Amino acid sequence: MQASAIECRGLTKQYGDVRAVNELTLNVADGSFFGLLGPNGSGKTTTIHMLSTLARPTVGSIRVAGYDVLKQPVQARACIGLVFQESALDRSLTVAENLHFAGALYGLDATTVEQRLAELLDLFDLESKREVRVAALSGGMRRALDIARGVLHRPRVLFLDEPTIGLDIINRRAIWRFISRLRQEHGMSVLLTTHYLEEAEGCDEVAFLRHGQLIGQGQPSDLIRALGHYILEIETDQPDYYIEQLSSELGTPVQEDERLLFAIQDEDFQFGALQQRLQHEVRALQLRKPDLNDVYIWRNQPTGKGEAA
Ligand SMILES: Nc1ncnc2c1ncn2[C@@H]1O[C@H](COP(=O)(O)OP(=O)(O)OP(=O)(O)O)[C@@H](O)[C@H]1O
Repeated sequence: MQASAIECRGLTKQYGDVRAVNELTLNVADGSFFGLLGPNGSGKTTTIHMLSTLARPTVGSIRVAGYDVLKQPVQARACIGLVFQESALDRSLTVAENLHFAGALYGLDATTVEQRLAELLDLFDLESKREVRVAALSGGMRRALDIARGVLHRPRVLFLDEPTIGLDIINRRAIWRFISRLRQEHGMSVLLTTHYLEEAEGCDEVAFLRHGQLIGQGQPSDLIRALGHYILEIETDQPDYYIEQLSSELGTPVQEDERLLFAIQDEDFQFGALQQRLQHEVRALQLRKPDLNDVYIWRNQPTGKGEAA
């Protein structure tokens, strides 16, 4: 049987009084696309740092591509690609020089680097930038190059910490096409953190972290289905009144200032009747399908459904 791409048990990281990661156990199947999601400060980056050999856990065990990260860090590291929020590129070197430099660090021969460089320049439409210094590239081009650098040695497991942050939709899509191609061609496993949850909807599996702990895990479509058939959104300047009026009928909503979100379980929910009742009283009323953003919002409620999962 093929080893899991990533397996960790009881992973904990303590920074002084702060427990950044708390007894985390995860299993990422080989070849899968896995999303680690959670609010700022929930422990995603610390987890990735430990899984990728960059930080030592206070307690816990980790295997990546079958290697024990604590006992065989060199072998594990050779199977890992890293793309972090902070760029790993040298801004004073050109595009080609950066990749050749990284290729030398990975022990790749110049012909292989040249081939991969040509492929990347073509894919991202960067042929004209080959001899341009990184400092002169746009943010999107730099990000693409960062990812290209992270996968130059065709790692078995790629860690992507917020890879598309700050990029426009065209560059985000180009980066996802590239990653998807690498997954198809090389069977690469990917562990992603992102705040763009529509990107995580394409994951095979997602896990939600909160205060360093796992608070839920599953396939995005299952998690969305489990939340409800619809989301009813009400905007009103009297949220407390409508919570009291509607909760017995519709369940407890999530409140975001003057917006209330109800997860509706009933597939045959009679929206027309509610609309007639409320349309002249509230500012806005909308019934829509739930998505992963809703799952995320519910999971991060202090007493939401997420606590139970
Ligand atoms: N080197 C460190 N020293 C002390 N505390 C740290 C250190 N690194 C992280 N922390 C703390 O650990 C917790 C988790 O931080 P981490 O960066 O892992 O969260 P995150 O989920 O990646 O956040 P973000 O989404 O903002 O990137 C936070 O409370 C943070 O302040």
